[in-house]
Amino acid sequence: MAVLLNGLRLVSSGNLSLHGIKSLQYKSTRILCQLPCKSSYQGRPFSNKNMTVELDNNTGVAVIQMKKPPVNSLSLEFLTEFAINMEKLEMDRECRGVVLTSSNPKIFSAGLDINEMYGKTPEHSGEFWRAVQEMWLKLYGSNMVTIAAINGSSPAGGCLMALACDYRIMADNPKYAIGLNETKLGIVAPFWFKDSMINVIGRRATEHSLQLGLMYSASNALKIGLVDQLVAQDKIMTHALSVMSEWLAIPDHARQITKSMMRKPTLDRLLTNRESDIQNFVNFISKDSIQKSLQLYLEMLKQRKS
Ligand SMILES: CC/C=C\C/C=C\C/C=C\CCC/C=C/C(=O)SCCNC(=O)CCNC(=O)[C@H](O)C(C)(C)COP(=O)(O)OP(=O)(O)OC[C@H]1O[C@@H](n2cnc3c(N)ncnc32)[C@H](O)[C@@H]1OP(=O)(O)O
Repeated sequence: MAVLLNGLRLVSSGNLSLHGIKSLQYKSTRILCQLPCKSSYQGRPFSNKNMTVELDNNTGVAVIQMKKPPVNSLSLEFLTEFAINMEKLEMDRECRGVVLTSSNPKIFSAGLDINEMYGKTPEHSGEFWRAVQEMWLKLYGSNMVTIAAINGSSPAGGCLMALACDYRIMADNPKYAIGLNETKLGIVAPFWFKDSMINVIGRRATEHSLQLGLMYSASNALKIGLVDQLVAQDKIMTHALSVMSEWLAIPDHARQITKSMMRKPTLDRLLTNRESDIQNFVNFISKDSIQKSLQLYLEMLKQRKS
């Protein structure tokens, strides 16, 4: 009822998983546009090593453009930087939406950096997995509207990032593929990867997809609902911003409470099993047979080039 009254908009602050639906507060969207910038990065891009973040003060929309050569693989450093950026945007009262995309015209993200899982100590593996969890918790639990502009291929962890968003727009190119292909590497998608996919495409399609480690072409991804729309490559950002404006037309508090209601059980499942999930990962990835599979997969990737 109070929405937009006297320029006031009711919003929920913080992260869904951290603050639930109780921390509601008022902010003035009308007045904020006229105020000088308060934080150090509003209205201009700030560049980190692995991504650029640009927040448009007028629209309240930030674009995170991943730019880690060659294929946006999700290393410990990348994931840490991503979580910090999401946290900053989440805390910024002027930011209401995030578009996630890639500066690489062919690859959205190659998924987890396999080098972080091969030949590493258990301590490193545990730290890495905690960072993977954190990336997902920040994205899946975000109060902001999150849209993935998938402008290239997006296997495994890259697909997970897209699944964690509210809406997925993929470039209409038959060469691009998306999916959770873990079993093809001889590894297993953890329960929260599986849950993220079930929540988007349903149980039967997820089981089929996960057992076979299927990668879907853009058009097949659309058919099973893994992505919501296909758009010409050169229109993807314009389209993502236009979809974003539709989502932002919904009063924040109503949308955020609804999002929390839908996502909380899935978030809570990881939050309550976080340490055992890390231990499972470390035990699993340390097995000789799994290390061998990863070694062969890395060699196969290198050989494909020659
Ligand atoms: C009981 C058990 C119960 C529960 C389980 C418990 C725990 C769970 C355990 C494990 C879960 C792990 C979950 C894993 C998730 C992942 O994300 S794994 C990563 C999967 N990713 C892939 O399979 C993608 C592989 N890459 C590609 O298919 C292609 O590279 C590409 C389509 C992305 C790009 O193709 P091209 O443009 O042709 O580029 P190249 O293939 O030439 O690659 C360039 C360069 O990049 C290197 N590279 C590619 N992908 C990765 C990667 N993911 N990590 C690291 N490096 C990568 C590639 O080797 C090339 O390197 P150079 O040869 O240039 O050195």
